[in-house]
Amino acid sequence: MISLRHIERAYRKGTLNITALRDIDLEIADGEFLAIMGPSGSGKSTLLHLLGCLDRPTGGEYLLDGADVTTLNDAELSRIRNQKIGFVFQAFNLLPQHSVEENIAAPFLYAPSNTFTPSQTKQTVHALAEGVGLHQRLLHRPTELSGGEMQRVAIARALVMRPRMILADEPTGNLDSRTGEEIMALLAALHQQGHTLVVVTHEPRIAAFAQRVLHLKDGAIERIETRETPPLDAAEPYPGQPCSDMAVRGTVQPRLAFLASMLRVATQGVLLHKLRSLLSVLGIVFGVGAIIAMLAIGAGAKQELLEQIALLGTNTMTIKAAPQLEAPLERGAAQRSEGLTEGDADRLAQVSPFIQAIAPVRLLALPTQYQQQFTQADVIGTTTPYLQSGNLSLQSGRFLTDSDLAEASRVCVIGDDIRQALFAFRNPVGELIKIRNEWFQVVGVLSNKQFNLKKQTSLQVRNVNRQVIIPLSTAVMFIPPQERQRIQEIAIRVDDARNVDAAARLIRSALNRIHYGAQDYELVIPRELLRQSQQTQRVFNIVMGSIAGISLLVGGIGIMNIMLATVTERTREIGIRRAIGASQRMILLQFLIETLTLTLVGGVLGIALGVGGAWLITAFARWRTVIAFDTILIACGVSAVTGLIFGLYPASQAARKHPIAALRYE
Ligand SMILES: Nc1ncnc2c1ncn2[C@@H]1O[C@H](COP(=O)(O)OP(=O)(O)OP(=O)(O)O)[C@@H](O)[C@H]1O
Repeated sequence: MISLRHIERAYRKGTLNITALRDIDLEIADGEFLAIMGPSGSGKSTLLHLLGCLDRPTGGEYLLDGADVTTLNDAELSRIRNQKIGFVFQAFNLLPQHSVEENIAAPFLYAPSNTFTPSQTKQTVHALAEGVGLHQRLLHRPTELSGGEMQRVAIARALVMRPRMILADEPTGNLDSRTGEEIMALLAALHQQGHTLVVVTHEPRIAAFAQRVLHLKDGAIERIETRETPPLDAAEPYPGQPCSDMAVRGTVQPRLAFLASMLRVATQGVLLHKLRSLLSVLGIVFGVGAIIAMLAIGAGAKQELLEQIALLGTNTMTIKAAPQLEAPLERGAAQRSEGLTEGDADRLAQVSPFIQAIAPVRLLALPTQYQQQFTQADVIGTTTPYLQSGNLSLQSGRFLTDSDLAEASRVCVIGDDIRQALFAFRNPVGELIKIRNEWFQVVGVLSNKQFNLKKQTSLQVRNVNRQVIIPLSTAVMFIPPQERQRIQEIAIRVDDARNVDAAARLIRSALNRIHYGAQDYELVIPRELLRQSQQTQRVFNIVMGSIAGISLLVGGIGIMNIMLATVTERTREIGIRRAIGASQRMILLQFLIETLTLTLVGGVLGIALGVGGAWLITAFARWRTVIAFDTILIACGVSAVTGLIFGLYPASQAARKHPIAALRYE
């Protein structure tokens, strides 16, 4: 079964070359019981580790079931350790955070998926625990067991995958002589049931059980003693059967059970060190919190703006009279330009085929009065098309007509707030109100449009509800003669939202011509405002994003630091897992899962912080915030990516640990 030819194992320490094993030629038959003896430092453990595929020889050939083990990769060697070999160590090497049951079942985590069903696994574990006399202690932790009991658990674990070979390194070394004898009786029973048994020992009493005793000296075979039949009878029945042959090559995919177990280990780790975990994820918490708050504020602002744009209409635009610029060149042009006038509106109506409605607007803030009620109103002098170009609708009565304009009638259409302020529950249509000192008849009431103060300031939208609309021709009575030419705005509605840009280009070039290039007007396009506000938003996002980025970076480094410490702390555990069949990839995965769990915990706390922060911002600063589902997804994604980035290095450090060095780590 096993054939070693000219095996050599040398270690390099600086310039020093230590040869732990030299020219070892050895055949071990199936079902044999071999003891390895020799003085301290003679290479016994090194030979056992080579036999157990925990280490590779630096020279020679190792044939296991005919296959040359020295050519196999890490995954293949791990699979051999998992399936063909069971280890029993002097220091027991149980996983401290797991129960007896979980310790015995641990090798299943690293086995190919089709080896056993969960119920078979449970059955096997329970039968083995009973076989070694520990069925009452299945839920206990290793720390709650005696040395002898721990070694029994280790033996049950070594047998769980039904390996053909059991390798024991001074299995009774840490036990008193009576317990040691019980353990040896257990091992002898295994041998009698057909297992190949190789035991490293100092004690001739233990070696006496073996069929052959290999004596090592200075790394070489000194002699091999062959014995008669072993003197001790098997004491206890062993429930399992030696496993059948398996293919040596091929890798094992991590199974669901493995992932679930690793997740449990990770969660246990987080819960065990609550404060440490919390402190290490603080950076992630603040980073994710900042991202959530940033996205919530951005989404809130955008939603608010979109609502305003919907109020204004996506196919409307406004030309506003702008204060004249002071640059000398501009001033020349400005002197020739008449500013924004009624004539501009007439000319623009002709130049752009896309314009559906166009209305000049004169703005006046005047007091209005109905009987004993007074209120300040935005009085607007305009023309009939304003109903369309101002995106308005009526709740009662009618809008201004062409004859109102032609006759400069004293009629008005009022907004809903004005209606409430002056008329409360009465019907205003037909009633007379006083604007400054002139009487006007109310002919219509505009539909209410939801406005709040903040919306007005961000887009400078006038509150429709506070308007009193009168004919443009009538409005001149409130204006001194020298200013009657000028108007403040032209409200335009384009036939289709898709034509807004084309119309804007035509309007600009026409106005530039009419105004001799003077920039005494401003074209306000609601759709463009969205673009502009997104630019402002971008600056805000850069600031918040930088805060989030720095927090995540610091948080990530914090987590990496903790994970590096954890890896060092758990070096021994890594060695144990490697011995029972974990490949490098699986160790890598385990520590990545642990880091991910930690960062996701940070992510969840960060989400809570972000949501709470957004709520506070809305409550105190009155900014609208919106937390969308994708915001939460982004936050989870960010914390997971941070975990992956910063967890990869500690995890690869863990995976790179040499199994022997890890097992020997104190
Ligand atoms: N990682 C290593 N680096 C350098 N030298 C090593 C290493 N591991 C083992 N050695 C050396 O190899 C030799 C054999 O060591 P090994 O542990 O196999 O001896 P042993 O017979 O099992 O001893 P003991 O009975 O004390 O456990 C020793 O001289 C030891 O110092």
